[in-house]
Amino acid sequence: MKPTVATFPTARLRRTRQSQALRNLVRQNSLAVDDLIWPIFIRDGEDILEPIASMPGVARQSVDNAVKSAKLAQDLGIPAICLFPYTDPAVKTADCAEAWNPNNLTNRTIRAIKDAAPDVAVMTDVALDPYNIHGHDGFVVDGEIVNDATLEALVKMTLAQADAGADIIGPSDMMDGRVGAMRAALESAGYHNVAILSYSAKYASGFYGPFRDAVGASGALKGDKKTYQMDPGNSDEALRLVERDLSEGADMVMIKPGISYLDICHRVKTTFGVPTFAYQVSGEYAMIKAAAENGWVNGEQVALESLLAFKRAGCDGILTYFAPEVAKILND
Ligand SMILES: NCc1[nH]cc(CCC(=O)O)c1CC(=O)O
Repeated sequence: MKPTVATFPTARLRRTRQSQALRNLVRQNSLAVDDLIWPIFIRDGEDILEPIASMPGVARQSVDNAVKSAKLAQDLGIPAICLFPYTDPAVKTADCAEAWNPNNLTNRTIRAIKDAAPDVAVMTDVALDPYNIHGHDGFVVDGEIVNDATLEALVKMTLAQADAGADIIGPSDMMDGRVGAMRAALESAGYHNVAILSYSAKYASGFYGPFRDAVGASGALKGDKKTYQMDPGNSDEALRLVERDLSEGADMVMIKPGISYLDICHRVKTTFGVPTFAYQVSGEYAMIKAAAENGWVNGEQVALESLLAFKRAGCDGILTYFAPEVAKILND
């Protein structure tokens, strides 16, 4: 589209900016509570809220507190909550068996949340890193992160989460073929309505640092994730990954991280027109919080502006640690 602009002074583009009423009237994009998915960190124990130093305002929560968060999400109108487990180093193994234990922390939390706050959709993370002694998202065999053997584990993990009542499965591991394997397993187990929101274009990013502290993966991880997560220099590959995941049965797709990858969000939405999400990751959250705490930016304004940017880029929603804070502002 080529905008028609008359010459000055026939056209004065400031006319539609002159009052709040006109600005509201011509605004193209807006952020709503409906757009938010709230990622939370869970851990074992009772009555625990353990602050995460690199993510001010975010804490690891025991199941009872996660349930309270889900009720808060329900009250605020946040449509979905996404669970990330902090796993005790003692349960991490090379075979990652805890990942598909029907009574692991994630699965117990899903049940508790579905029981207490049924209107909130529960999204999960499917990747082996919280359970892997090597800290990687896939099995490590002779130093290689192996693809096909990992798929079998991801399928078991998916089915255990679906059994527990998960509404949205979020494969975040970037193995090839996982969406197809998971979709086929869900269909044959009768879980026709369990949705997959695939982390389709997930980059090997420095912005995940605080998250890895939050889930206790930093210590275990040796090396980097560059053989499975994407090279930040690539964009066409993101479209191939999205197309592949859609053809394998993903219902929704995600780009991650967020702000540094808005071009990818825009290309994905304009190319495929499917439900598209971005993950405003831990490092993005930490940077905004840190600057706000120093008085260098207005934290509230910058949080809202950064989230609106995702909408403008074409995203339908955003995973963000700001979710409850921003929902309160939007509901005011
Ligand atoms: N499967 C791992 C996973 N799932 C979500 C995040 C990052 C989220 C964030 O930084 O907020 C990561 C980190 C990683 O790939 O190392």
